[in-house]
Amino acid sequence: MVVATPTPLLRRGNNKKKTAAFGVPIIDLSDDKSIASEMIVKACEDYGFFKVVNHGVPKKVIARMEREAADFFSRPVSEKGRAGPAAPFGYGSKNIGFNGDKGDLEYILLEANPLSLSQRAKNFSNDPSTFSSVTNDYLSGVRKLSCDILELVAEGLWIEDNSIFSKLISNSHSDSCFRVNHYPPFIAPNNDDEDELNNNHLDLSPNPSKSKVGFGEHTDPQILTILRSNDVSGLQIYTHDGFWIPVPPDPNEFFVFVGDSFQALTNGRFTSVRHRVVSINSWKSRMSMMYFAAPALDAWISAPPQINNIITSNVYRPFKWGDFKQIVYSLRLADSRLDYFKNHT
Ligand SMILES: C=C1C[C@]23C[C@@]1(O)CC[C@H]2[C@@]12CC[C@H](O)[C@@](C)(C(=O)O1)[C@H]2[C@@H]3C(=O)O
Ligand SMILES: O=C(O)CCC(=O)C(=O)O
Ligand SMILES: [Fe+2]
Repeated sequence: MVVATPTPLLRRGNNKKKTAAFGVPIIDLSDDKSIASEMIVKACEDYGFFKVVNHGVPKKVIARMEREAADFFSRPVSEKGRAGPAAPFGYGSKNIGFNGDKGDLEYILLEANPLSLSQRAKNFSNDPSTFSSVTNDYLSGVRKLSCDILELVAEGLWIEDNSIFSKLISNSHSDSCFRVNHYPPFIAPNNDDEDELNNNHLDLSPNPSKSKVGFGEHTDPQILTILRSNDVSGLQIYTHDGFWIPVPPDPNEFFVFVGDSFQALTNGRFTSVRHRVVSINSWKSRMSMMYFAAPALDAWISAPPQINNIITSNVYRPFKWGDFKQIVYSLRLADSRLDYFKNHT
């Protein structure tokens, strides 16, 4: 069954108004396949974002990964610094990418393949073999979850070969990566009386006196992102009708984001979801773990013919993931990179 959690809705540019109620679509993977596949397609079309329950990733695997990451972030700055700077992999703090983007966070960014993990593990733990095996177990779990979701999408789109998308990321040369973000606590200075009178607690605009931008707005370039966070809020998504909405955290479940490459693979039928992290009043730090499911560098991203009916033309020209990634890294976080691959009509 698909249910929805009510959340306040805030429109960009006029964040002070509480205007409607919104629910993040929730997909139950234990549901009948045909129901789940139809619901996932709808969620991808309407929001490019949803939550999955009964996802099949063991709680123990998630908890162990969280412990390894929390243990790393709790170390002295001088020690963590030895695992950085992130270029793009390694430990990073405040700087995101290479083009001047900044955020109030520290993070680990890793390639999601066992060989690269085993080479880097010594930078992240005094017990590198445990760090590698815990991370590999977590990544196997979320990779399998991503494949399950991509197969359901193919079924929901009535594509005969249901592995058409999943094989792109299960390929042994897949360029998927793994990121753990750690946002320090943020305590806003006392709200003034006027705010109290206006009942303005839901103002989510990144106002430096009330909130801090942890991770600026962007879309993820890959196919799918699988996010798990602790119970500290901060994630917001941007809806098609122009609202930034807060996503209530849920440490037991996963959130799924449609990335730019999935937008291209579906000829724009799905759109990648813009999102950001804004820290608002918490004594506790937020920790989030993201698996970015990507194809191999030399894989072609091109919508299969089954996506289009006869009269629909191709919105994007085919591109290799590696070429797209080069453009991604030459641009800023908030830029719309797919525009560079649009067909001109
Ligand atoms: C500013 C940047 C950081 C980023 C690469 C980029 O040039 C633009 C996209 C950014 C992003 C967002 C999603 C993921 O967190 C990420 C790893 C990715 O693939 O694209 C980051 C990149 C990064 O931090 O290296
Ligand atoms: O930390 C989060 O909750 C989201 C971070 C994010 O969007 C990213 O790392 O790409
Ligand atoms: Fe993201």
